[in-house]
Amino acid sequence: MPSKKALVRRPSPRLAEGLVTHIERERVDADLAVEQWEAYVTALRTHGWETVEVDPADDCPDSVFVEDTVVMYKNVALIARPGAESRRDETAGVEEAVAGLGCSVNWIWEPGTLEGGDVLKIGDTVYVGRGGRTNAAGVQQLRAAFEPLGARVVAVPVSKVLHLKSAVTALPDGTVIGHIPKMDVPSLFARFLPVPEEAGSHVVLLGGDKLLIAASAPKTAELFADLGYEPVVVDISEFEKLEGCVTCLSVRLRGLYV
Ligand SMILES: NC(=O)NCCC[C@H](N)C(=O)O
Repeated sequence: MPSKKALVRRPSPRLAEGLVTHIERERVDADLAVEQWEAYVTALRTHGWETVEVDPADDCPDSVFVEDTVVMYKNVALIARPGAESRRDETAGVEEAVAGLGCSVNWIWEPGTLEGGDVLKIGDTVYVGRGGRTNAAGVQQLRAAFEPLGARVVAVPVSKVLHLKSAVTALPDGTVIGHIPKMDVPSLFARFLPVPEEAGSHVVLLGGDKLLIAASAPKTAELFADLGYEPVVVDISEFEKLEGCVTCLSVRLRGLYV
């Protein structure tokens, strides 16, 4: 049976020092962030995901955004090489965790940079954002790693947001959802549904019709409910202040048979 495991990583005590690139810095309430992270983990568990905690990286302010450190395709864990130098020490603990779960491990190497937030998988199509954190060499290395396994890698220019998945994710039927003002090339996606809020462009597929979505996207949650989905709402305000979103707080391992 395919696994329903998800990697998560407890916020660093230095979370408030996390990077901000496209937004103004706001004060982060570290205690509230921990409460919100715990509620996020509970939401995953309540919907059948076994969460696996990667060892904390207390010296890395952005380590809670575990999605950026690894990209899963089938049973292969491609360890990222973050474009943000301050995030490079985050990958060692993640590599240990995925190896311990029985994944085959591969790596993005210098001069490549790639962050998991730039990678959106829809079936065997793997969209990769070429933007501030993922460079051309990173895109090439992603192709070299996953195309032999059956993936079709599609590169997407990203300039208005931090990562590709800051602007687009997908519904369970593969429809891409996104907030057009934040997208460089909306026409790249064949089946596309625009959403009214930036935070509404991020969903985590929990299984069946359930979509994890941020409390900051109430109109989009309503739109999805009207389309027959069941939004599961979490408040992640403290992570949003650091350009995080619901996708970046976990990595679902769906291709492992364990
Ligand atoms: N995948 C994501 O959306 N990651 C968010 C990372 C936020 C963090 N403050 C950063 O700038 O790297």
